[in-house]
Amino acid sequence: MSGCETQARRKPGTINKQHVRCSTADSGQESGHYGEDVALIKPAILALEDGSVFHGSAIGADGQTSGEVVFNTAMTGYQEILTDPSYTRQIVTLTYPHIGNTGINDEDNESDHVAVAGLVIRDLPLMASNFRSTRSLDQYLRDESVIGIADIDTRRLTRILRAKGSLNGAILAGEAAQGEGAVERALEAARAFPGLKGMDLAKEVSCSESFEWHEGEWTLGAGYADTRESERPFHVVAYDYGVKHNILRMLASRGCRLTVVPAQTPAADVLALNPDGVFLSNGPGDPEPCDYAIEAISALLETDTPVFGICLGHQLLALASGATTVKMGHGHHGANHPVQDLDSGIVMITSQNHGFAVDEASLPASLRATHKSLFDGSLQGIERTDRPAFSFQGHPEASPGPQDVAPLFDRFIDMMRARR
Ligand SMILES: NC(=O)CC[C@H](N)C(=O)O
Repeated sequence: MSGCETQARRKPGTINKQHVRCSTADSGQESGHYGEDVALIKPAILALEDGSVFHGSAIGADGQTSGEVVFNTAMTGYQEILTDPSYTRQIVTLTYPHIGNTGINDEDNESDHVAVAGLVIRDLPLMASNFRSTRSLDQYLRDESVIGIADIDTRRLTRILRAKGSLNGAILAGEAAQGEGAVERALEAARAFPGLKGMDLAKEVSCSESFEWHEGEWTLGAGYADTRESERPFHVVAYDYGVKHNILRMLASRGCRLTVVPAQTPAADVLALNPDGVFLSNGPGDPEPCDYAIEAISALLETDTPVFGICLGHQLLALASGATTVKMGHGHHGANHPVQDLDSGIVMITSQNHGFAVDEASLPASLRATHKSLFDGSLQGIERTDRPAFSFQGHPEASPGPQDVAPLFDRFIDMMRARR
């Protein structure tokens, strides 16, 4: 072997040497140097409610966290995943083995803070490199007080979650993972997490006051567009159930002036703003207990206001129309999920992040299935037959992920134009 490679050489309790190994095939000798970010590697434990236990190294903050453990198969976009509010109370396992290679930048966040309850990865590369990077993933997790675990067999973990469905779990990191009884404490914390079923989190993560949104999409060199000077013919009121910023940016770039309102805003207050359309955002938790949202959406659907929902917003549109939702096994979390448009037959590669789904068998006459997952046949899109309202289960804003479904934003714009 020749050349250089960055290697993590870590064992809990040893010094974390940022070791750039350069060796030649013949000598087998290594010369290395240690980076500045030398820190003591601390142990961490991940426990699942089924009794599975993983021992690894702590990354990010020390302490204890619990939540529903899910796996995401996207190969890129860890920063967008970490800051996606839909992951609130979830411990996210990334199946791609190297996470952190490109560091953290100031531009790719999907909300103001890390939303995940914890992070599980195979390997934290000790050297981050990207022209936009301003800090390392480890530093970012510490700055945001997020607990994580690295150096575990994420393939084994993923196989457990795939077979049994998402499981409640807990991570103990640093001192918490040391000493007598640490494994028992981790198992206890995993089993104490009540599970996401029945948990209304949208109102918890939503903004507390309404605000205007002007930021448009990002381009290389120019950064984010300021849409204030451009023509914005449509006023959209966006319900914030935990909205991802790129959804707002894509609407802004398509000529929408956006008023973002708290999750519990009554329909009458929204209608008083005279919107051309109402957007229902993604968000965390179970859609079923969000009665305030279901009630408001039902009232909006009594008018002819165009409505577009994404993910949690899709589930809430379905519930407000009389359908029901179910908890999935391991859900869909990734960036390469094939979804078929049932009208055109076209298959799109989509970004996904959901653990609940609309039960297709429950669709009333006023709802029509428009899209389905080619992974498991589950419902991916619906539209009202009697109103200008439609929704999508996956993520057309593709953050991260492929942009095949972006035309759904244009469909919403067309609906608002048609209503004029
Ligand atoms: N991304 C989302 O909006 C997720 C919706 C919902 N919390 C689910 O897990 O199904």
